[in-house]
Amino acid sequence: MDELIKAAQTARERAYVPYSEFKVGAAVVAGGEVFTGCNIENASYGLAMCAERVAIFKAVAAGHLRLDALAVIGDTTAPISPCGACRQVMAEFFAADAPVLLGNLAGEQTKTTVAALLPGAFTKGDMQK
Ligand SMILES: O=c1ccn([C@H]2C[C@H](O)[C@@H](CO)O2)c(=O)[nH]1
Ligand SMILES: [Zn+2]
Repeated sequence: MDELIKAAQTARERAYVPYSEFKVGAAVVAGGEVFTGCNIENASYGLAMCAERVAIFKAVAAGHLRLDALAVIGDTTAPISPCGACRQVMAEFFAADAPVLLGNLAGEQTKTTVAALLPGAFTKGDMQK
């Protein structure tokens, strides 16, 4: 898991954040491979994309529909807290008990799960046909 936080930290350096100046990095494990992401902002502020979703969507675009683990890192006082949109996207592609490692540059880490980050997530199984 330390390796995954390291991968996220390296990806964080590539964040494109001229507006917030808040760099975030993420790394996903899927099929034994690591997919990394950084946050990418836009002059139209609302179009900013979080590091977590960049990493998740890269893994999905490479053909992985079931992702195994996620690490996220930011320069926060406590380990970073993913936004609601990213939590919902995590619920789509990770098992409820999949490990999520949250960290900061001070070296603090919290290990949690997708279900703990979004209890009662709306998922495919909630739709009756
Ligand atoms: O978990 C988080 C929280 C924030 N951000 C990004 C979005 C935006 O670019 C900047 C400030 O919100 O940080 C992420 O990438 N991941
Ligand atoms: Zn987010």
